[in-house]
Amino acid sequence: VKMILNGNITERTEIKIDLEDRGYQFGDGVYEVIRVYNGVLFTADEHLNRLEASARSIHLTMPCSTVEMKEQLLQLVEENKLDTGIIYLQITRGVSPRNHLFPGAEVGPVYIAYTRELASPTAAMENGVKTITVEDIRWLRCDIKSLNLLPNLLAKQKASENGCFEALQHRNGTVTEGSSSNVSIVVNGEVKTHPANNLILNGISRQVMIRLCTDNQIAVKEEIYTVEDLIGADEVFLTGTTTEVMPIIEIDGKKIGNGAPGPITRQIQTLFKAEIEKQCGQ
Ligand SMILES: Cc1ncc(COP(=O)(O)O)c(CN[C@@H]2CONC2=O)c1O
Repeated sequence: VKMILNGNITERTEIKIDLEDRGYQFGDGVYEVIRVYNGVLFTADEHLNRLEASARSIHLTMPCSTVEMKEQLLQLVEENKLDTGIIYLQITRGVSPRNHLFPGAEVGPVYIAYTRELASPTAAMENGVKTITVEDIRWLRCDIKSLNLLPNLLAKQKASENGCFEALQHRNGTVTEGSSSNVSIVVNGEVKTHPANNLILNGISRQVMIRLCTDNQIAVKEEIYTVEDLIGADEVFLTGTTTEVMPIIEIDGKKIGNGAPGPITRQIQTLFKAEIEKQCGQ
């Protein structure tokens, strides 16, 4: 299996990551997860543009243009004959003796990418999933897709230990997002999801969902809502690259709506699936 190291397609076994890589020592880097269906990258430009924005936000120099990066990713998918799965890619600030201060310009970024087979979560999307709610203890730049995922890991681990799929985070009573997904509610036929600001990651799937709702006369608002609104909603669903459109049927042990995926969520699932087929073929 091949992977990319600093733009070169390399055997996975050849890869050596230095122990003084700042990604390893400080989490000093940014990342993306891009979906591949039928060997075709889904919403690749949106992900690569966000990667560039995340890098800029932490003053990290991109190793190459997003155009070059996309070319390399397409080649990697080809080399690994990936049909349905994901590409994981990350860029760190590079290898340098441990020091909080940024290294000099002579130290370049370290950029890696690899592919992984991953089926769509069809059963979970059909049946719906259970979640818990947790306090959002993250910093105030959640819009940057950085490697600093400890709070996300702790939240997801707590969900799993409670037999749940995801943890829905809230800050001072306002619902923000999942540990690795965005979350939306449906009340009286209208979709509501947290505005794209510093308190959430502006998910690509979230953006696709909003566009699909708008284009198909489903009322959608980017507006904050509370944990009470969440529990009392008619429908709740997640969006994310590996989550797609995921109905939530129970939160903190309380049934959502009638305890089954709702009609608006089903409609959005159908629209999202059509969008995948439009971009990536059958
Ligand atoms: C904190 C957080 N919010 C929202 C999302 C959804 O954003 P996208 O729609 O752009 O995927 C992710 C995706 N996290 C990636 C996706 O899969 N695994 C991850 O870590 C995320 O980590």
